[in-house]
Amino acid sequence: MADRKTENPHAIFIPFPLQGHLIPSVLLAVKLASKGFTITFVNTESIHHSIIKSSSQSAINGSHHHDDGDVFAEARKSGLDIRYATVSDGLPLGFDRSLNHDQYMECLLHVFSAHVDEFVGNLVKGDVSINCLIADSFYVWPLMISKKYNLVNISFWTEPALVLNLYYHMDLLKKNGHYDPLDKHEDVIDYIPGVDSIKPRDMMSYLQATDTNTVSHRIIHKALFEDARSADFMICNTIHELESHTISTLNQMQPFYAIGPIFPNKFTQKLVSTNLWYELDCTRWLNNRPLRSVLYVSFGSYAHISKHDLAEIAHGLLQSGVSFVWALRPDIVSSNDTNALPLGFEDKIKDQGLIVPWCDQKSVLSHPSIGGFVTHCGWNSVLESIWCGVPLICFPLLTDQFTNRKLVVDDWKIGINLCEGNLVEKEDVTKKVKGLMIGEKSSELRNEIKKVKTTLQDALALGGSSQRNFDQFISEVRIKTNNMK
Ligand SMILES: O=c1ccn([C@@H]2O[C@H](COP(=O)(O)OP(=O)(O)O[C@H]3O[C@H](CO)[C@@H](O)[C@H](O)[C@H]3O)[C@@H](O)[C@H]2O)c(=O)[nH]1
Repeated sequence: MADRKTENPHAIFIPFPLQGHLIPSVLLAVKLASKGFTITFVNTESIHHSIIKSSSQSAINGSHHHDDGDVFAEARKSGLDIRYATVSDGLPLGFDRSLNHDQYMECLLHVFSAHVDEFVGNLVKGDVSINCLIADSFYVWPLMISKKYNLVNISFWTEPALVLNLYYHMDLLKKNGHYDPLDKHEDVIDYIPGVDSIKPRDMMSYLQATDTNTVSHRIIHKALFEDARSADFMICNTIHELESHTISTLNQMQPFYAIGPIFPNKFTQKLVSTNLWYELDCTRWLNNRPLRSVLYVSFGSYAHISKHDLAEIAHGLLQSGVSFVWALRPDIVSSNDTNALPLGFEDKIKDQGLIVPWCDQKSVLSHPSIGGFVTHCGWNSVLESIWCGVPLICFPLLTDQFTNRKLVVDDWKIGINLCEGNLVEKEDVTKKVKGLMIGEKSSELRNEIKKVKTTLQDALALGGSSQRNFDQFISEVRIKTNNMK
């Protein structure tokens, strides 16, 4: 009889080297390993370095730490077969990837594939059990690499299905004058299969841009319009019931599995370090605040905002008198200007607000004192806020965040806009914050979010859609890898 181990798929898992992609990737890797997959998880050296740096800082302050630099060591001790490796993204470790974003992306577009190719080549030479590649859908090389090394090609999509579906139809959008022409049409888009209708301003920033000759556009075209659709399987961090029409359409193109929300459970919570910044504990500060009295503010890990907007938001918060915790990355404006808050702001807020560079967002959102979330609408933040029943105030900045805002505010009615036009003004901020935290709107939104939260819980429960899709995905992969022998 064959060794059971050899029947289990062995996947090389390569997440996109950004925080918002890394977190769900690690959780998915753990989820797959707990179903018997062997996973070789691969971080770029740069990401690895940031994780080790931030977790050793936490260790100095009492939290746990990985002495050997293997972020999956704890997970392995618990019995999961997750191996860990690093690969160069092509740039020196000290290179400022936040400041030189486009150069970084150029490197991911043109150079990284050569490093991945060499790395995967060496790995499969030494281990014949490797039979799958799981790569983020934003990569331009999975088709090439999976063909070359005869691996099942699994694409991981970390945004809503709606967003993927719009990228898949860039040709139709172009034909209808909604993408790329100089004078773009403003009329509603109602011709995309699987999308009832969407306004041009609710599409992803890349599809709204007038300059389409940028590195981000080239990545998106190659990765999403060309490469991802030929993956053997597409797995997505969404929930069937929230996007059933879009998902059914996508399923006609390729096997598509909605398995979200991908969240840690009690067991996996602190098993693997994923923080790229040093995390500060807000619990003590929050413990002293009344129920639902505190607003949480964060714009995620990737987007930048202008100094003007930052100042308007800061003054708007101050004027509202509402308590807040603000997770404010040092590079939020630019890593060249790490003290971007208005002069004296931190003195003025006294104990009204707590500003930290990074926090444990899930534990902050689930604290009873939190009553609202000012967010850039990153998809992970949206899912986490729903899970914790916290209504949102939306301030999308780029990429899928505009489309996610539409889902949150217009479709699901679980949030409001921070500003109606493009300009953010402090009076607006004050009004919206007060409206959400103390106004009538609050209980309406809270009731709606409860319903969406139930949808998420049901999907993850035994027999729920995400559970079933995950199990089906696993059995399809098993069939495919066993047939390859
Ligand atoms: O202080 C903080 C701030 C954030 N987080 C976590 O970091 C993640 C942030 O993810 P997300 O809300 O999706 O925002 P981004 O980091 O901006 O994510 C990028 O990736 C997402 C998934 O592809 C996209 O939806 C976003 O638009 C894109 O900017 C979440 O899990 C948060 O819990 C923390 O733990 N502490």
